Amino acid sequence: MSSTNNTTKSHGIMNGFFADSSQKKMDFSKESIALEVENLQLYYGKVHALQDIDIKIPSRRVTAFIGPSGCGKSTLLRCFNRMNDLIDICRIEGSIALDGRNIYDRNVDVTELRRRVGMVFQKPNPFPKSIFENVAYGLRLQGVKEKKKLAQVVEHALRGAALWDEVKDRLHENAFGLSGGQQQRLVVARAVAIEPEVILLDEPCSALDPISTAKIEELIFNLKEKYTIVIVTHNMQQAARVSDYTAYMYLGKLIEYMDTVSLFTQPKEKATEDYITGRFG
Ligand SMILES: Nc1ncnc2c1ncn2[C@@H]1O[C@H](COP(=O)(O)OP(=O)(O)OP(=O)(O)O)[C@@H](O)[C@H]1O
Repeated sequence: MSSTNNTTKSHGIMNGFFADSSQKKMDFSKESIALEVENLQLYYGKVHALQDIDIKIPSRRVTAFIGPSGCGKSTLLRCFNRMNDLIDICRIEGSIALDGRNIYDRNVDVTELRRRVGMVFQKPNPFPKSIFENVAYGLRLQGVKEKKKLAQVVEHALRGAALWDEVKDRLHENAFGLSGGQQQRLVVARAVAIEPEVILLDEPCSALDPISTAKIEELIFNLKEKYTIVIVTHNMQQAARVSDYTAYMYLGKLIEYMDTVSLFTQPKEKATEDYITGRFG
């Protein structure tokens, strides 16, 4: 995928997004919104790690979070499926609505939330099980026992993760025998198998070689037909290649958020421009 092609592609995807791109205002009238963050504040103890975050994440699009190390990208990503709940010193104020309902309401079932909002981490983390059982894992947890159904879902998920052809003859071998790039696609298949609405990707390619990275990027592009994708990446070229919208964060604040082409070609904020042109720091 060349960036030139992607520029064209992204303009097509965002048809109608900006009536006038010079306005650089977020007009979501043509998008449906999967996640809406309002006045989010996050504290790790006394450290105010996310400040005044307001952001809408459109459905079935790829949204990238970029920014220097420690700016809060992963922290914000982890808010979307309440992974930060696992950190004792973490405190959150504000709201995040998934399909209009605040995921931080007291009576929200966090297990169900994490089924709807899946997550893939930096390092591939398959379970010490067969390829088949890795993908079937979530379904078995849901009580699905029927062999035919499991086999169907596993095949469908592996196809969806662009891995089926490479593993169809070794489904019962241990997943640790796969390459790093294959393991990462397996983890995506595991996430996809339980039919989430949103998939969070936290630097999914940082441990991969360029060929595996290209495969994951192609996969991300295809996944957005069905899923809302939010990706944290250190790699600006990757954000430019795969995402429809990009948010630039700095020191816990959302500095700028717009369609990816505009952010990389006509940033409004000097801080964004300095970062994307490599003048940061
Ligand atoms: N579990 C934690 N406990 C305390 N502070 C934390 C914790 N996790 C992150 N932080 C702090 O919150 C801030 C944001 O961290 P975060 O990991 O979200 O940034 P990031 O932009 O994803 O960084 P990187 O690109 O290096 O992964 C940092 O100052 C970090 O030290």
